[in-house]
Amino acid sequence: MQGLLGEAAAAAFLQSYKEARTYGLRIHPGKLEPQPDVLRSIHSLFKLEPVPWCDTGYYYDEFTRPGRHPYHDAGLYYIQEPSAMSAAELLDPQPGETILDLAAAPGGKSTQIAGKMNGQGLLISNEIHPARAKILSENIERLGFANTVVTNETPDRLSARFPEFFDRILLDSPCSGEGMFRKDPDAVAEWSPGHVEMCASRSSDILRHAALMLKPGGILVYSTCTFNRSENESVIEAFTASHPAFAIEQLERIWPHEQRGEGHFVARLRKLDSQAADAKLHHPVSHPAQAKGRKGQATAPSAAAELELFLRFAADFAPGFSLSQHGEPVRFGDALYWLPRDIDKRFTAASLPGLKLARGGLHLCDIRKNRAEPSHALAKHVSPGDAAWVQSASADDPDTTAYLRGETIPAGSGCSGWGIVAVDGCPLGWGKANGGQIKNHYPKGLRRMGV
Ligand SMILES: C[S@@+](CC[C@H](N)C(=O)[O-])C[C@H]1O[C@@H](n2cnc3c(N)ncnc32)[C@H](O)[C@@H]1O
Repeated sequence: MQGLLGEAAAAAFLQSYKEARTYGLRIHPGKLEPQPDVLRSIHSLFKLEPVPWCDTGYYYDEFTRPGRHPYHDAGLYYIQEPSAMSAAELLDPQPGETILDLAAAPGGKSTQIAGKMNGQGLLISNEIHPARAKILSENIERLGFANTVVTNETPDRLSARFPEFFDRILLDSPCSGEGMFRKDPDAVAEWSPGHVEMCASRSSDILRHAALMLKPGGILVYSTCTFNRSENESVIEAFTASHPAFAIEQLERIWPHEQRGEGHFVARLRKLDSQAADAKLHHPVSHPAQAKGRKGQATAPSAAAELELFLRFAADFAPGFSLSQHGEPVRFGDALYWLPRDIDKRFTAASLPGLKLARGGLHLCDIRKNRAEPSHALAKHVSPGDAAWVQSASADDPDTTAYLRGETIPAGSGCSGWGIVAVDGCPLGWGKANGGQIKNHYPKGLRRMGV
């Protein structure tokens, strides 16, 4: 660190390890803009103070425990280390674009990107480890995003399938985690010079695949939560030397002795248009998965009948909800999904065969006994006014606690059949009202014990 920072700054850096770590959360603009009172109460409950580099990011007081509040279950915010909010800001995603988050679990940056896309365009959120892909998928669901597909793939399989496909790519690379030492003692235990070199070489390898998937003119953001040059500047220097079509637009570091946050490195690069001709020489023009679809091979099974059942459910119990026109129904066993499409319609159901998916867009329903049973993801995606009825209680109301525990709660007048149980007007999940009671459909795996 002395070599990197110089003597005086290194002393200040080391001193910062005697200070407390920072805690942050990012609010979900799509859910909170229509709920200004709830937003105000989040500010005062968790004593929020703005994070300078992210307009939806805030420091919170660690003793207020926002992760345990029913607002967290409602997907109103995502708990994220403040420095980690910088990478998606530099990526600068735009609504309508096609974006890849290549190393995405548990989903901090993916949920930030999806929030900025405002439901328009396609986000493919990828995670190589199956168990982590599941956690990523659950976080996408909790925050209610519909235009996000979660894949569980290796970078090389993705690059073979999606050449020059994305407008923007984020590679938040698996790194040695030096910037997390204050937050995570395991990162200290795992660190060694050999681990740093292994991470640097793995990052270079993943970057090569990211480069292949970016459209000419596209933006690539590479980030790590580590300090050493080997995994940061050296990786980027070697990459631009071997990929002359890429130009560095910005390099940023967040230091714990200079800013209120843990350590982070972010590099933003642009793939110049001159790459286009060169890249076309090396990659097939047509999309391999699309080509399969056109020949009529291995496409996803038709879901027209299941969609009809879903639309019947929606007409009765979610009359305000409408499906995005940029999508199509896809069935996985009994589950019906609305698969989001990119604007150029290159990503369709014909792109799916052979791709390992953890979430194929918005899970609409499961078909049971020739009926549509709504999915939890749909409850988290709909606006409260879309549902046939909403029963809302405050966060400290015993009914809210009982619902989150999986218990039956009393139904208000006007509740019949499927509807939404909410906290302060923000959906928590489905309930089914009958005879003055609401049967609980909050997923078993999410239910709280002993609160
Ligand atoms: C720094 S974490 C990502 C954090 C995430 N972007 C977020 O904001 O929540 C890096 C991820 O890369 C994954 N990973 C590990 N090896 C990988 C590889 N060879 N290719 C792609 N991803 C890998 C890890 O499982 C881990 O989830």
